[in-house]
Amino acid sequence: MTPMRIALIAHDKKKDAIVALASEFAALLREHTLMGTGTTGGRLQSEVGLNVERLLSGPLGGDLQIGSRLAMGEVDCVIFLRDPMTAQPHEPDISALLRACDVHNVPCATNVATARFLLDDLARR
Ligand SMILES: O=C(CO)COP(=O)(O)O
Repeated sequence: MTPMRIALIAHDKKKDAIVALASEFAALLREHTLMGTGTTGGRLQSEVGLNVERLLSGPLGGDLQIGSRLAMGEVDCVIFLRDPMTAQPHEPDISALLRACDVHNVPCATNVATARFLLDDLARR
């Protein structure tokens, strides 16, 4: 199977959830090319042992970097565990990334339930 380029992102209150999810699917994720926003990527590296290319932290432009790559056809799938209960200073960047996913028809899971569907599907390929 050709490795997929997967972006992994989580807001602060969802970071434990993305670490737990990535731990559960670690064997699968290791077969793919991973990138993430700064803090999320750091936790996935240190706590799950995944090889993740770390971009800037979200509030400093990390979402935009991923959106830019995605627009260039360099991202195949996004797992972005958003915190719907906390206002984010970089909300426009978040909206831009989600819009880019829709513009380019790239699968984007914004909660754990959808992420599981996506990763389960990937595991069957
Ligand atoms: O803010 C984020 C996504 O909008 C995530 O950024 P960090 O992974 O650097 O916390």
